[in-house]
Amino acid sequence: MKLMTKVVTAKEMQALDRHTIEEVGIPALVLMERAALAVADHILALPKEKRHQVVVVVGNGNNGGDGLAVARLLHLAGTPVKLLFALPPTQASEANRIQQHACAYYQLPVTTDPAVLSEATLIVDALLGIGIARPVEGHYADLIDAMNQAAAPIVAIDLPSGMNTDTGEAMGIAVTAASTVTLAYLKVGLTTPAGEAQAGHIIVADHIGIYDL
Ligand SMILES: NC(=O)C1=CN([C@@H]2O[C@H](COP(=O)(O)OP(=O)(O)OC[C@H]3O[C@@H](n4cnc5c(N)ncnc54)[C@H](O)[C@@H]3O)[C@@H](O)[C@H]2O)[C@@H](O)CC1
Ligand SMILES: [K+]
Repeated sequence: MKLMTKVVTAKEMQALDRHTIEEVGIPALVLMERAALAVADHILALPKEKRHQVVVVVGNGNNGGDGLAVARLLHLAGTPVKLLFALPPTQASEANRIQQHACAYYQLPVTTDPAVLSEATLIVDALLGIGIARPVEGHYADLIDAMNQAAAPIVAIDLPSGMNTDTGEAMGIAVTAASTVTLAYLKVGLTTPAGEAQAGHIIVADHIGIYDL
């Protein structure tokens, strides 16, 4: 029997996150760690030559926080990882800053120079997730363009950055991923032709501990 996968909008996913954190009482960092474990497992199952040098592109929200946790887990598994920050690391969500602290403890190399992407054998896209709130412009647009121009394949966390969660359309510009590990449930945008084209192979990490309303 084939089970139907639940498909959610950004608003629905945010309501499920809130319910799990505020009503059930599971701390956001627990969900983040479970999400990161699922993404790291996917990356660690890729051929070894793809993991010679991973570059994680880090935004300032919780998608970036997921990316930082993935970076830590990959580092602890023996994979060389560098962090490419979109913004000065001080301007970040609380969970993101906690993940930054853990990465700093392990002395993961950090840069804000997109030239590091040329060293990558794999790029992890943790720039924007379901929190995308406006068209992508300026430095963020340049970063997405640089990721797409790089030779390395891209693994997107939750959604290819720049994708509208509900339509799959690029909000100006979007990452073209080789694979996307989407968290908890499939997002509506990933089921549209535009979204499928950007996302590549889609994996639903459905065991991160989000509880239904
Ligand atoms: N809340 C939760 O329970 C969980 C959330 N998770 C992750 O958290 C993500 C959502 O996190 P957030 O709500 O922090 O949102 P995001 O991290 O997707 O993005 C929010 C940040 O990006 C900025 N932003 C929005 N649109 C932009 C644009 N066009 N250009 C530049 N900056 C822009 C916002 O100002 C904000 O700082 C999910 O996609 C998922 O990856 C996971 O950690 C699992 C658990
Ligand atoms: K992303």
